[in-house]
This record gives sequence, structure tokens and C-alpha cells, in this order.
Amino acid sequence: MPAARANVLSVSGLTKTYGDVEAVRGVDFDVADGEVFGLVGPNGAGKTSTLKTLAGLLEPTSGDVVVNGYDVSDPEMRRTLGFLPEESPLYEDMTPRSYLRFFADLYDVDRETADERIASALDRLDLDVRDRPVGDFSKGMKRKVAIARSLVNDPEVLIYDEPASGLDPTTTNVVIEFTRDLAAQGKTIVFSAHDLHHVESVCDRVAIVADGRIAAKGTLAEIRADHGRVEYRVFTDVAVPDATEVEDGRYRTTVESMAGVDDVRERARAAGGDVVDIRTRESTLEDVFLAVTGGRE
Ligand SMILES: Nc1ncnc2c1ncn2[C@@H]1O[C@H](COP(=O)(O)OP(=O)(O)OP(=O)(O)O)[C@@H](O)[C@H]1O
Repeated sequence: MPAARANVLSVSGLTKTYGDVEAVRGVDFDVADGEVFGLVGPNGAGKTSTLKTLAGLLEPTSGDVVVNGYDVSDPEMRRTLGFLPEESPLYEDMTPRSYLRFFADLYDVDRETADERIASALDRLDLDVRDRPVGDFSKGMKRKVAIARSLVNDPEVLIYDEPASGLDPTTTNVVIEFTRDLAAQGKTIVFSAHDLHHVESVCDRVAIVADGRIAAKGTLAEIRADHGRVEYRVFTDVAVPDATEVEDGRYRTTVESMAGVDDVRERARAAGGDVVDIRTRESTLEDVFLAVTGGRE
């Protein structure tokens, strides 16, 4: 059995309130070294508040957040992580190169190392235009510059708030592939997303957040086992109670257990027909998401 990886990030009993609004109401999770952890949830669930707290930009109302061995209130902690905010305003007059050099200087990265990191990130993100002001850039190009910015200090931990939201499909793919690359290099990544397919394709573990709480958490297999269910679609050649006619003379009944399948078979035989096909369907992450969040998008 491989040795357990150390936790790089640990959140316990986190709450965040804004006046009367309880945005985060007791969130707990740990993220191991090199793991990709996804937060998904409907609008207003508390994802951004949680991520900004992890990045040291918001003070928790209560609870403990430890990143890379630092309490989140320790300014040193911020040097060890890279944060990509949901909206990242850039200095519009600067070129990507001058903008990214400016941030590298803030982290005391020497010029040669900074230029190597900047070129490598922009190459991998497919951003060729480097000498025009960022103000002329499309949303996708600006997002790539913001992603490169999160890497200038070569952080171990990356906190990305909806890295691919609002981007066209090509740019989305570049960003998702890039996130995968970072994971393959061993970075620890916590990110939020609306698109469940991104989460499914990139994350080792996921938390589904609703109303400031974690409604489900674990690997996709664990979440499915805890919250999902198996459906059996039983096809018969005669009508049985509760069946839907799917084509001429072929009926479908959906049940949730083998006993249910047997029941349909008995009824079909009693009606002079039989079961002609059975298909099983396991819950997808989307089914679980809709079930645990009460169907909110
Ligand atoms: N600065 C603030 N002042 C007051 N309320 C806030 C503030 N920031 C967030 N909220 C409220 O806190 C709740 C959680 O917001 P948050 O942005 O953390 O959710 P989210 O899951 O990231 O949503 P989205 O997917 O829409 O970005 C919402 O009800 C939001 O209106």
C-alpha cells in the first residue's frame, strides 16, 4: 500500500458571515500533497468565500485553516500559494510580459527565473501575443495571463476560482489540460467549477457545496456509493403497470433493486410476455449533484 500523503491544506469548522449572511456554515476538508480537490455547488453556495479564505484574502469568522503548515492569517502563507480569482482585473496598459514581471518582482523572483517561468507558462497556455497591452486582449487571453500570474512564485498550492468559467470551448480545453499538467507536476490544487465534467475529468476528490455546507465529499466512486443509486431499466414485450411504451410493443419500467426487476418479470409473464432486456444505469456526478442540492443549477 502506498504511504499516505501528508495534508497540505486543512480546513476545519470554517464559517464566514457577512453581516446577516451566513455564506459558509461549518466546512471541513483536507487536501493531500499533490491532490486535485474540486468544489462544486450552485450559485451562492459559498465556494468563492471558502476559496478566498484559503488564499488568506478573507478572514474566517470562525474555524481553522492551515496551508503548507502556516495558519492562514500568517502573511508568509501567501507566498507559498497561487490564487486565481473568479474575476481577475489586470493592469490594462501593461503587456503580459511586463505585468507578469511586475508580480514576480513582488515575490522577489530574480529576472532570469521570472522570464523562464513566464515564457514556460505562456507557451503551455498557448498565448503567443506577449507584447501588446492586456487591455486589447479577449477574455480568454486575459484569463491565461491571470493563470500565468498565479505561477510566478512557483507555488506548491494553487487555489483557482472557476478557472474555465465563461470561456469558449477551445480556451476551456487549454485551461483544463493545463490544470491537469500542473497536477501531473505534483502541484496541490483546489478549484471550484460549475461544469461538472471539468470536475470529473480533473479532480481526485470533490466536495459538493450547498447553502454553505458540504453536502457530499470524497472520490467520485465514494460519492456515488454514498449518495448515488443504481437504476435498472427493465424492457418487456407486454405492458405492465408503471411501464412506458418506448417503441411499438416494447415497454420500459425503471426500478431500483433486483427485487423490483423480479417483480416486473412476474407481471410480464402473468400478462403473457416476458422481460426482453435489462440495462443498469449508475448515478452520474450530475445526478448526485441535483439530488444533494435539491435540483438547483
Ligand atoms: N462581500 C459580501 N457581502 C455580503 N454578502 C456576500 C459577500 N460575498 C458573498 N456574499 C454572499 O455570500 C453567499 C455565498 O457567496 P459566494 O460568492 O461565496 O458563493 P459561490 O458559491 O462562490 O457563488 P458563485 O458560484 O455564484 O460564484 C451568497 O449569498 C453571496 O450573496
